[in-house]
Amino acid sequence: MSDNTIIRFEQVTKQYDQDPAVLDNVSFEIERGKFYTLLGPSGCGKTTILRLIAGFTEPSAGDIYLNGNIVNHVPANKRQVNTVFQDYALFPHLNVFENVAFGLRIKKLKNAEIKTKVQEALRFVNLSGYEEREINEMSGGQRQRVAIARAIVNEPEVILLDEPLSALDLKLRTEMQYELRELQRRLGITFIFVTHDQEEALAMSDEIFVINKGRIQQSGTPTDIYDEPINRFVADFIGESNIVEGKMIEDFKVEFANKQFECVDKGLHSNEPVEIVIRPEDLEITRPENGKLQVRVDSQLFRGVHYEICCYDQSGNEWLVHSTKKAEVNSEIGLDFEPEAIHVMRFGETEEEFDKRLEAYNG
Ligand SMILES: Nc1ncnc2c1ncn2[C@@H]1O[C@H](COP(=O)(O)OP(=O)(O)OP(=O)(O)O)[C@@H](O)[C@H]1O
Repeated sequence: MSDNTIIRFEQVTKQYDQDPAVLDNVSFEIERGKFYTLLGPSGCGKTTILRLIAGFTEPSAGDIYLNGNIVNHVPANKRQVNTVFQDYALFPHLNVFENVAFGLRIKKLKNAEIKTKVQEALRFVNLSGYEEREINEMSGGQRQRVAIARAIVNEPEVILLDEPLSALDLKLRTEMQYELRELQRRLGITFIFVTHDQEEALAMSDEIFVINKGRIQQSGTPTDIYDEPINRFVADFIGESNIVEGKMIEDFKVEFANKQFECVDKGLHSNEPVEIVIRPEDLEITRPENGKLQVRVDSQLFRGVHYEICCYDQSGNEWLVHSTKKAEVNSEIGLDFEPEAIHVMRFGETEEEFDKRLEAYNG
């Protein structure tokens, strides 16, 4: 554990009643001052991780460390952690100032101190001058900022954000993504942000934990995870992917679509069945004779920044291509790609095999 570690989960399992475990033997470390995102589909256990960190629930097995101390049974109000909830949980009958001041009043701080702290928090979220406003006179984005001010006014070491942008429309959501990221940098506090939106996770995070069925599938920087997805789930969940079946021929050589290709992967067995992932933007349209793969164009959609072209090769594999070039529907084209664009993954791996590989991957 490095000195910079603020939260550590050691083999944490969470089970409700007799149900299957919601979190299954989860271990990770969170460093001070970074922006983390927990990303995964609905029901995968993201909120449960936040609740365990906040102290709203206790682990069934394993240990949770905060600043090096086990906090499994430490109540929420004794942890230096604040949560911003999805619906903000603001008090509609109190004005902006009193909403932000709420926790400080419970702590029985003096009025003058409360005033200074609330004003500073409101300044941080660009809401100076809104002190007297009622909550129902604030827009969605402004309410969001009040909720954040209410969290930061307590000067926590960690702020937990549970899908805080999900109620906002797309434009405001994008604006708030920038704002939140910027705010985290200025404050230097650890943010742990929950979302099921992969674009949001890629745009905002220093580190992403991709979660599925109560297990962390992969953790890393947005580029690590986008460029080197560790398994099919991650490849499919993060960005769009072409995933086809193939087999390894030898180190640096793989076969799919009845052809052999140079790749950058090694260490798999000869003839081992594999899955190949190639991102749509890594495929380049060429003349058929210049392409590594020959495909027929099935359909094409204009997406503003690129065309989304759907093609099939002769083995029946579907290939999605993102290209600024247009293609003729029903025409034959070539697809070119670099060896680095081919990501080779083991096929039909058991959970134990995956765990071993994950351990090796995480060093
Ligand atoms: N108090 C509870 N009692 C029983 N089961 C629960 C309880 N809280 C959560 N669960 C179950 O635990 C699983 C994980 O829930 P969790 O809220 O952590 O998922 P999530 O990834 O945050 O999902 P979402 O994105 O939909 O909020 C779900 O199957 C949920 O039904």
